[in-house]
Amino acid sequence: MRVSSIQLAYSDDEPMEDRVARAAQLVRSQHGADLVVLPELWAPGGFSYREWGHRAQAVDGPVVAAIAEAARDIGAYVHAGSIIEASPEAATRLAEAGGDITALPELPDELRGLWNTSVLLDPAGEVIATYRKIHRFGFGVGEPKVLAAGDDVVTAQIVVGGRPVTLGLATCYDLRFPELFRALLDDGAEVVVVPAAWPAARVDHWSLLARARAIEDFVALIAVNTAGYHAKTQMGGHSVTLAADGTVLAEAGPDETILQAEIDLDAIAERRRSFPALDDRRLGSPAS
Ligand SMILES: NC(=O)CCC(=O)C(=O)O
Repeated sequence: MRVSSIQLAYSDDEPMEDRVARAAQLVRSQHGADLVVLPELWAPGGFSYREWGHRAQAVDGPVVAAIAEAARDIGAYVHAGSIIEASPEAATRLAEAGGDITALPELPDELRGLWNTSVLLDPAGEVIATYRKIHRFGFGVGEPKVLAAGDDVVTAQIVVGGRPVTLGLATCYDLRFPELFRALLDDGAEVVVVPAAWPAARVDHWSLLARARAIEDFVALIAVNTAGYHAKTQMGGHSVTLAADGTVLAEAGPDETILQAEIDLDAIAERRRSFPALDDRRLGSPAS
């Protein structure tokens, strides 16, 4: 499976519409890839909490539409990274608050109607899966303050060269929660896709945790981070594509980069056969 990871760099100076057009062109430049992946919240800004209310939209809104058109143009699956998803009710509340997400009334999670939602598109540009980030980053501010947490573990099937492949979906901070990756494994995931907006200050955690998740769950892992500086935060880059034994197939530096890697899908099952540590699970395994 030929994978292109778009490690996008952006700053506060770039209007969102320009960034969307630029990202769509970068997707188009990856003709020949089976799967193209963008980072977390690249359009609204990963740490631009105060702008999220102005930039929130529905899954069928303009950001996903622009990337869907690019997916269709190159006939590839595209993981569009994530957006701030707003329900119609939340969109109305935001309009009444002049787009200021911090001015919204405090609502219980189940009524908020705002999520950090990643979107997987097929080669016809149709949405085939969405995943609402389960673990919100911010310790009481940022995501947990303004967004609802997702509830569902999400896998999705794609077909590459006639072979079905099960993708598991996770987002950024989720990397710190190994139980999610075990749940994805138990739901059949062979490859896990992790878009992120992970700062440079903790990029060593990013690299280590990505590798640990691949090794412990015997999954290939596509971890796509953001680069650049926005909202007073230097982003970490260092996107990485890993084989199921933890071998680094491709790794970026800190700047905007498009990583291309080939994942050997048969090697995933072979790894599980030749080093069957998963058979020795005692706690929480589907067989126990
Ligand atoms: N956007 C995020 O989820 C950031 C996560 C992070 O910075 C960390 O886990 O450290």
